[in-house]
Amino acid sequence: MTKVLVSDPIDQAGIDILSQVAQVDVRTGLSPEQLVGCIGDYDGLMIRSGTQVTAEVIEAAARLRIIGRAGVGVDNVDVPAATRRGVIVVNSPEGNTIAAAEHALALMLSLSRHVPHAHASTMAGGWDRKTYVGNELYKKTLGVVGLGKIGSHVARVARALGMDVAAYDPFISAERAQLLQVRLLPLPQLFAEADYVSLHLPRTPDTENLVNAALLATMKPTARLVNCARGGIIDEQALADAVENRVIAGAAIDVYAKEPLAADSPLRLVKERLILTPHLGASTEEAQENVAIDVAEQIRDVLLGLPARSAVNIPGLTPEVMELLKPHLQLAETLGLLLSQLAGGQISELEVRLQGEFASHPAQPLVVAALKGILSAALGDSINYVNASLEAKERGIHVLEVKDDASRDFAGGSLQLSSRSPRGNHSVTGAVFTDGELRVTTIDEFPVNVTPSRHMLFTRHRDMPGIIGQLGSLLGEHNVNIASMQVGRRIVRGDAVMVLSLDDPIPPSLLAVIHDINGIQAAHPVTL
Ligand SMILES: NC(=O)c1ccc[n+]([C@@H]2O[C@H](COP(=O)([O-])OP(=O)(O)OC[C@H]3O[C@@H](n4cnc5c(N)ncnc54)[C@H](O)[C@@H]3O)[C@@H](O)[C@H]2O)c1
Ligand SMILES: O=C(O)[C@H](O)COP(=O)(O)O
Repeated sequence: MTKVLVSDPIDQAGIDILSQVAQVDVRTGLSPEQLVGCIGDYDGLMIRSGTQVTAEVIEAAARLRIIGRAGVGVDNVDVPAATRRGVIVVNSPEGNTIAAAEHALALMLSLSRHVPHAHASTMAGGWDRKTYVGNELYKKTLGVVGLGKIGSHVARVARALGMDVAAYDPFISAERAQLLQVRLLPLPQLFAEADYVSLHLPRTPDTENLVNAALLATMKPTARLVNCARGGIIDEQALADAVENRVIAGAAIDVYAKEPLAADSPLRLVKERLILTPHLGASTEEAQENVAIDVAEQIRDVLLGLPARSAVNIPGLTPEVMELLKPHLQLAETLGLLLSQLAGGQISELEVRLQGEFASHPAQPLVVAALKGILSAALGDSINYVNASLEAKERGIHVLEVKDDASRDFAGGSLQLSSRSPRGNHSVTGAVFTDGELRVTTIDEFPVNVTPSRHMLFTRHRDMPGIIGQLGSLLGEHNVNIASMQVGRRIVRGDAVMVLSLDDPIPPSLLAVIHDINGIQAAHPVTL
C-alpha cells in the first residue's frame, strides 16, 4: 500500500488529491524523534515550514520517493541529502505569492495607522485619538528589495496606491523594472531615500544580516521597514534598538532568524511602533488551497511514475537521458554560475554554443542547466531545472542556442556560454574530459585549462613582469592560500587572464587592493 505522511496542517483539498493514490496519515506536531521513528513507512511526505526534514530523517526514510513542500521555501528540507538519496523535492513557487504580497501591504498600512496598538488601547478601555495619528502611503516612496514574484506584486499595488516605487534587485533587467514603473536604485540609496522599505529577497549567505545597524542608521527617522521574506536578513537586535531609539519610525516583521520566535527575543521587548506576526504571509484560505492542490498533484503524479512540474532538485528529464548527460549538465551549470559572477548580474543575452561532439546532445537541457547556474546566484535554492527558463524569460534574458558540429577543439566537444550585460560581454568555454572531469578551457576567449574549484579569482591584466608576484604576495599577506594559478594570453605583453584556485574566499577589503595593482584591469572573485 502506497502511504503518504502529512506532518503539517494542509488544506483538505490536498489531502483529497493524495487519497486518490495513497493511504494518507495526517500526523501534525511530531517530535523530531517521532518523525525519524515513523518516516520509514512512507512513500511520500507533505509538509509546510513547521517540519524539519533533516539528513537524519531522510536517512531513516527507506521508502521515501517524494517530499512535497506546500509553499515556496525549502529551507526546512535538507535538499542535498534528499537528492543524494534520490528523493524528489517539490514545492509550489507561485501558490502563495499574492498572500505574501498582501500581508506585506497589510503590515505597511497597519504600521502607518498604528492599527494593532490603537486596537489594544481601545480594547483596554481607552479612547486615544492623539497618540495614534498616522501617515498616508500616498505620494511616499516605497523601496522594494527583491523585485521577484512577490516584490513585483507589492510594487504594482503600491503604484496603484499612488506611491513612488524604487527597487534594489541586482538580478533584474532595466526593462523589467521599467515595465513595472519602478526605479532601480543601489541599496544604500534605496534605504536612504525610502519612506517604506519592504524586503522580498531570499535568505542566502549574501543576504544574511544585510539589514544591520549601519544600514538602519542611514534610513530616515520617519521611515518604516517591513520583512515578509525570510528571517536572518535583518539583524534582530539592531532592529529592536533602532525602533526603540527612534532611529526609524517603525517596523513590521513576519519572519525570524529562528522560528518560533524565542520568548526572550529582543523584538518582544519593543512595545510601540513594532508589529510582529507569526509567519503568516502565506496563511490565507486561498493560498493554502492553491499550494495544497499544487503540491498534492505533484506527489500524486510522482507516485504514479509521472514527472513533477516544480521539482527543486531534478530536471524534468527521463532518468536515462539524465544519466547520459549528467557531467554535461554539471558543466553547463558550473559555467553558468561562473559566467554570472564574471558578468556581475543583469545579463540581457546568453548564447549557448554546443561545439563539436557536444552538438550531438539535446540542447535544451544544457541551456536549462546553464540558466540554472546563472540564476542560482540570485535565486538560491528556489531555481530549478523546471523553472529556470521561465525565470530567465521574466528577467529579460534572451537566449540564443547555437550548434557548431564542425568545431574540433576537444575530442568530446565543448560548450561555450557568452553573455551580454550593461557591464560588458563575457564568455566561458568548458569541456568534459574522458575521465569525466570538468575543465574550463577559455575565459573571455583566452585559452586556459582549469578544473573548477569552490573559491576562484579571475583577473584581466596587462601581461607584464611583476603582476603575478604582487598578487601572490598580497594573497599570502591576507592568509589566502593559492591551490593553483594559471595565466592565459594570446600575445606576449598584450592582454591576459589569470585564474587562481584558492583554498579560502577573498575578503572584500582585499579585492579593492587587488584592483589597485598597476596593470590589473579587472578582478572577479568566484564561488562555485
Ligand atoms: N512570509 C511568508 O510566509 C512568505 C511566503 C512566500 C514567500 N516568502 C519569501 O518571500 C521571498 C520572495 O519570494 P518570491 O516568491 O518573490 O521569490 P522570487 O524568487 O520570485 O524573487 C526573489 C527576488 O530576490 C532577488 N534577489 C536575490 N538576491 C538579492 C539581493 N542580494 N538583493 C536584492 N534582491 C535579491 C532575486 O533576483 C529575485 O528577483 C522569499 O524569501 C520567500 O521565501 C515568504
Ligand atoms: O516559504 C513559504 O511558502 C512561506 O514562508 C510560507 O510558509 P508556511 O507554509 O509555513 O506558512
